[in-house]
Amino acid sequence: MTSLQLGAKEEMVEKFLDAAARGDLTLVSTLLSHVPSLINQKGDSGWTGLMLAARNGHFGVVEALLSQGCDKFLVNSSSQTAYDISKFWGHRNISNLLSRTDEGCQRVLPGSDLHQQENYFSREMLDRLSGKRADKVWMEAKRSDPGTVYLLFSNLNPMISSSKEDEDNRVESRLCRFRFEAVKDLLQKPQTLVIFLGVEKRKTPFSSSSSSSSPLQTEEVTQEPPAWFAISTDEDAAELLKRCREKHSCFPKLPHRDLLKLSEEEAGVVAQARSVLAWHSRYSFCPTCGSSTKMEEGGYKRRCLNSDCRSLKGVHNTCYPRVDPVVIMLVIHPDGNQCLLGRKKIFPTGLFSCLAGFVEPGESMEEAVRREVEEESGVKVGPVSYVSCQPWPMPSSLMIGCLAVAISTDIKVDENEIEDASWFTRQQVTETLLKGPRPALTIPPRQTIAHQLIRHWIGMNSNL
Ligand SMILES: NC(=O)C1=CN([C@@H]2O[C@H](COP(=O)(O)OP(=O)(O)OC[C@H]3O[C@@H](n4cnc5c(N)ncnc54)[C@H](O)[C@@H]3O)[C@@H](O)[C@H]2O)C=CC1
Ligand SMILES: [Mg+2]
Ligand SMILES: [Mg+2]
Ligand SMILES: [Mg+2]
Ligand SMILES: [Zn+2]
Repeated sequence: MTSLQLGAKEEMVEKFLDAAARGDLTLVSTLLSHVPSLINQKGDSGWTGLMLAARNGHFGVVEALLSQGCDKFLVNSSSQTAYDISKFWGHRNISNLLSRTDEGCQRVLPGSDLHQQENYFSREMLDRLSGKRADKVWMEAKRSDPGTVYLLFSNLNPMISSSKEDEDNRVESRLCRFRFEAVKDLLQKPQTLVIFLGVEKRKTPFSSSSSSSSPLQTEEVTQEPPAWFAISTDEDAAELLKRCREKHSCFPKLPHRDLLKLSEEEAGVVAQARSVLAWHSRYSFCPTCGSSTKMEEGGYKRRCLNSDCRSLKGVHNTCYPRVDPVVIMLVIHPDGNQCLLGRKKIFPTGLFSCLAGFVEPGESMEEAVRREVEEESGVKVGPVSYVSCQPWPMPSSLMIGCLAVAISTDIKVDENEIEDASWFTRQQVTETLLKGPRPALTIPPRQTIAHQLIRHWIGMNSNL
């Protein structure tokens, strides 16, 4: 390159950086369309166009540079990224934007996938606001707020209403939602349990995929989003149903089946409420001394009423809702082309699922996978890798979903735990997933993590 060409290039870089620093979006875009490599160029100061735009609060330029693939992880001579700079200079809308993109997470945690498998029961439509649980004044105000949403539970099941959804007669259920006035009497009864679930998550302009250069709308931030509570009462279920104006309302009889008909959002709320309510129903007495306990902190704590109890000194997990970790695994044959599925006696004919088992104290997830598979099927397992997890509110498990590779293949079933286990080929499983005419087996429905693990394995090598 001649010194003349070098000078022209430097001049171009300086022109580009100056435009970015001034927020001249038109010039930035024009220069980039002619010389795309300008996008990550540093000037004499060691700053890129993105850093300069972030320094001076030019949201539109930052947005345009990001959309054109600019590297936001470059650092200046003080090791600051554009994000650090925007944060330091108080441009919150820009720092929010810079901390957000998916590709950023890939960079921080290689191999991570922000669009990770989201399982049924795991969607969080509420912000749990755990910091507010001990705030009695705030909680009291929320309880009587006319915008607050109440869900009614009887025997751990929520009141739902059902409608026929499509030609296949697939039923979709919705949670029955009540306002304060409709449940005021229940709230006053001493036997009623009231659990604070959270407040509705607010959608900020930056949480949507359509990016906007406008700052947060003031009316959106001033109005508090509705709070949600779950009420559990031992009143007669038929009497409770009379409160609902919707036609086909009921309390599900078979939660394993009926709670799978909710929307993803509502299923997430039910997972939270049902597990907490189940904990209260099982822990009325103190596990440490056997005395009575009382509920606190919006339903997230039980305090022993015996003032001498050890559980009142320090922090004790017996006072908080319990979660049981369970490993659930799809074991892959060493040939890579078959998977191990088993069935319990209680399963409908032909149904096979992933093996699963409770994690024991002092056991890692990987060891629990190896132990449970060997106990139940006699198959030895080598490498284990985590895929995704699922809260399973029957009553309070966390299903930790894994893929594992077998290092032995002979099956010897433990008949106390499962009735049968077998290797199924990729083709057999694919036919089942594609609802072929004569599938060799059936698998659990899509709402279960077992189904998702099977689909994940098949999808790893195909476009299913
Ligand atoms: N969402 C899904 O796709 C699936 C969920 N599951 C759930 O996983 C859970 C565990 O699977 P299993 O094969 O039954 O486990 P498992 O293979 O460990 O056997 C269950 C036995 O373990 C003992 N046990 C140990 N810790 C326990 C605890 N904390 N609570 C209750 N029992 C305990 C009991 O004797 C029980 O009968 C089940 O509750 C089931 O609901 C199971 C398969 C699929
Ligand atoms: Mg087992
Ligand atoms: Mg098991
Ligand atoms: Mg077990
Ligand atoms: Zn106690």
